[in-house]
Amino acid sequence: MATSCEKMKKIQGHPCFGGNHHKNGRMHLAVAPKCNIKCGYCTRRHDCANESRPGVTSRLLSPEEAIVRVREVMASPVTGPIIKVIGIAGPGDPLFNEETFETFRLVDREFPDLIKCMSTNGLLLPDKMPVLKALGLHSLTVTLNTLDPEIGGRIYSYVHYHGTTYSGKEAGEILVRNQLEGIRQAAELGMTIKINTVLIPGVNDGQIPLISQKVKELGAFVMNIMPLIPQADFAHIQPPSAERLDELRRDNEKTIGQFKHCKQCRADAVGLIGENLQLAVTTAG
Ligand SMILES: C[S@@+](CC[C@H](N)C(=O)[O-])C[C@H]1O[C@@H](n2cnc3c(N)ncnc32)[C@H](O)[C@@H]1O
Ligand code: SF4
Repeated sequence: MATSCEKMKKIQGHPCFGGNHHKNGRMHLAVAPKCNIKCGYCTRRHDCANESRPGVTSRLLSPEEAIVRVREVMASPVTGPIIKVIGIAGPGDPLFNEETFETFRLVDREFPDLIKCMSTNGLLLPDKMPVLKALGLHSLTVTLNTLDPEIGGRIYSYVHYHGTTYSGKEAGEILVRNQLEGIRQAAELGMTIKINTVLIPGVNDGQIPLISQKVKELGAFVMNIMPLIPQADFAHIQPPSAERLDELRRDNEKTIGQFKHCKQCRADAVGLIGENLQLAVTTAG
């Protein structure tokens, strides 16, 4: 694992962890289609070129196609100089797709200086931690929406784990236990951890201070409270106002640093945060 000096240098290059987001960009590779849980707010769709939100991608890539895209992007005078991070964030859950690990291996072989980053629901973190360690994963984002298994049962309609499908409180218990254990292990290995918490008004508001306290204790680096985009089972829920989001971020800043530049990117975003150059790259390729 990296020394603390190397680690700091890498954080400074990572736009989604508070690094210079006006200068440093990231490339998301949409190689992970399957998911092992169902969040009430999630809709995953393809071929939505003009839609920018998590879970959306124009086209799934195989690991071999992904490395070709990385070569193109790194060779381009527009994107090459700014891309510092290769992220895998879906459109499903990266840890539930072997293609994720194969893609990181291919990237590491040709571009060892690019920061490897992944976003996960955390269910398989304890199982996959040895693989992540061997890959030299630097940055890990875990979506943690509650510490309370009962509330988990309302947010997740099911959790599929080791061949069995769970629902209700039992699903919440397995997921929360693995998320917390995974975060603890990742921090012990020196990974830089961001916690995504989707603020679902009326469902998990009261959990936010408990989550920020717990993840700080476990060694997370920064928290990203994200507003609910109302869709799927949660289409009827009113999203939080910008004022409410600011207020929560301000309150929890005292406990753990808050990331405020998140633009809730697509699973295939390329470029600076808030910008998506993926169409230009696709057409050029
Ligand atoms: C598509 S996920 C990919 C990684 C992984 N499957 C996960 O859920 O952490 C990226 C992030 O977007 C969030 N997200 C997905 N749908 C959302 C929605 N409707 N509103 C707000 N955040 C959402 C997820 O909770 C997660 O933090
Ligand atoms: S874990 Fe991620 S991909 Fe899976 S259902 Fe939840 S938001 Fe969607």
